Amino acid sequence: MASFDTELDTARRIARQAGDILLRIYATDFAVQDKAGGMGPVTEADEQANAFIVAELRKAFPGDGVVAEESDNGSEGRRERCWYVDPLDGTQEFVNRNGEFAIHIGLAVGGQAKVGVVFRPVGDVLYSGVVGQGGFVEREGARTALRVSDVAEPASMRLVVSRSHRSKTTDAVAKQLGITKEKESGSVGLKCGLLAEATADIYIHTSGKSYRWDNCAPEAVLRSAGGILTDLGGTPYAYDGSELQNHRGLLACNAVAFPHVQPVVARFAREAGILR
Ligand SMILES: Nc1ncnc2c1ncn2[C@@H]1O[C@H](COP(=O)(O)O)[C@@H](OP(=O)(O)O)[C@H]1O
Ligand SMILES: [Mg+2]
Repeated sequence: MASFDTELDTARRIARQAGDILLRIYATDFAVQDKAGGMGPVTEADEQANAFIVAELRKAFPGDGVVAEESDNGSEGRRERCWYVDPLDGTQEFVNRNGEFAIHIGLAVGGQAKVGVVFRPVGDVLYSGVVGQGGFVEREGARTALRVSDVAEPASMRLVVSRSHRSKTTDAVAKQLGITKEKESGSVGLKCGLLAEATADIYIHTSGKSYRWDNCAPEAVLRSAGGILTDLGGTPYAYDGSELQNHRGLLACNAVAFPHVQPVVARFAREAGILR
């Protein structure tokens, strides 16, 4: 079995250095712009971290493709190995200055998420994992193995939802499943990190407006911990460059509850027109 130690260590190092770039700008009176196409806010932090991460990945792995939120053209995703980079996931939270933002560096191999690093600079929390080989969370110098929860009963599940992009469909699914425990967090990666360390059990994202850089690293971290990430219909996303947008939303869950909750999620997503 290939080890991916070099890829993981390099991605961890690059994520931490990019975190310094974000924090430097976070401490300033940075400007915020709206991205074209309703794609949300962007700052010089997104752009500077993006340029740094892409340059470092190209230097370290010249044969690999790189797709990144602020600079991609998408065509490199068709290579056997491709890195998916979100230099600042949770830009709205960065703008709101609540600390709930992360750097995502993921590697897809053969179109599947394989290696993932999700780094939260505020609070210094780093999730990393290799699918099939386990994952870790590093927090204030301590390193703990990741393992998703085994909460199987839907009514006992802890739901984590977007802080800035709440959805009525998610609320309706939660009600149907009898979920009463809910937590908000920014960033797809941080929400998947909470699942991977078993402090949440399910995450439902009903917009069709996220992109593969939002979920590649989070999926690798979550799967390394035994969890599952698919579209709302229960089908895994392919990271093969054929499509970058996640038109069918995101469902992340522990493995034991997934078969029970996924059909309910799919039914509500179909009724809301997110799945056809
Ligand atoms: N309803 C929605 N519409 C558009 N983008 C959304 C969205 N919900 C989430 N996203 C995207 O998903 C990412 C995480 O969002 P959230 O923090 O709310 O979970 C953000 O990525 P970026 O911050 O990298 O642009 C955001 O743009
Ligand atoms: Mg993002």
